[in-house]
Amino acid sequence: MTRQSPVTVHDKADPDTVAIRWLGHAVQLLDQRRLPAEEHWLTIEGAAGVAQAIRDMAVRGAPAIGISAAYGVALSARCADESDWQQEVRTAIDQLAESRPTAVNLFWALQRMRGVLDQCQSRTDAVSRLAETAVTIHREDLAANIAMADLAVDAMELKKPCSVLTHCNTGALATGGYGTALGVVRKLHQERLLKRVYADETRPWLQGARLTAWELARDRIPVTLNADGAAAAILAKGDVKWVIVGADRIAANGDVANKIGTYGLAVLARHHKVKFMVVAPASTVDMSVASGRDIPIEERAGDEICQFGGIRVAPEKVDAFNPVFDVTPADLIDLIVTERGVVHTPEMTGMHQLFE
Ligand SMILES: CSC[C@@H](O)[C@@H](O)C(=O)COP(=O)(O)O
Repeated sequence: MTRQSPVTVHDKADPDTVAIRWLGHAVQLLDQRRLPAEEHWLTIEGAAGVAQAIRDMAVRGAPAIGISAAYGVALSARCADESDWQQEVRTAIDQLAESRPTAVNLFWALQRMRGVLDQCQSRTDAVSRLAETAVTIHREDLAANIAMADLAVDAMELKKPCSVLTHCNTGALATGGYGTALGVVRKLHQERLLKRVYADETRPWLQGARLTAWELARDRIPVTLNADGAAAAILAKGDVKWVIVGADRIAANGDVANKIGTYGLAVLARHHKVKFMVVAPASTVDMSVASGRDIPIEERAGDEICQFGGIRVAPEKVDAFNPVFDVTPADLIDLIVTERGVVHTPEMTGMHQLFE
């Protein structure tokens, strides 16, 4: 098969950071397990490799998982046998769906790819149409992030610069580019409305320390890293006016599943009268789940807590509980910003009009 030049899905509004590249015969993922020490790109030529990269968190962040999975489906058509291509692509979709349970963007992207597959007449047709659709999903995500940043900054109605606090990594690394909550931070910085962003380190995987701090420092956006346990003391000082986070799945009632620790942060924000905003594309909204209670929450190995940098820090044989997401109830959230518009919670004005 012919090799194509890389498709880089970004435009002028996008900063340098790109984490997913489509080569036509392969997808390249910036290995997020090795950041910030090393910028190492994985080149993956099949769906099984993409599923493994998602499971092992070489690529992570809800939108980035969906985009990578879409490229995985496109690769499965390239690798498929002429006689059994439809079944092979369906099997790849099922395999990708098993990779991580909470971020609904994965299932959203796979469903969209399956819809295209069902219309393909031949393997050649599938190879080109599935690749085109994956690139479209990638491009649309970047465009959604840029639109959300504009909507969010307008909705904040700031009269003067303020500081914000964020959790996990929601930037270019976690998305098709620019970022969701970090896209808002970028826009605030560009509009000279940002004093400083506090980044929770985000135990145990340290997305905040390893990824958010890296992205923001690269773009010269003033960032201060803090231990998760310091968030209460930071909010108590009064300088932070908004907590801004992303989401892995938003239920029909506005409950939000996001990185473990988000719920605690929302409780703290309410206590300190700090506004709480969730920024996520429409592909993160799951109207088929009535409330957060119905969202599957991933639990990962206890070793992620018992070890630090590969060195065991907990006693041998201690039990560890490692849910990697939690659910923030809608009534603790002030705004949910999507590219389709802003939902004011807890009244939920707009949610059904925007998403049904
Ligand atoms: C734009 S990313 C939004 C969420 O996916 C993000 O906040 C998050 O929880 C990521 O979790 P991760 O376990 O790193 O995939």
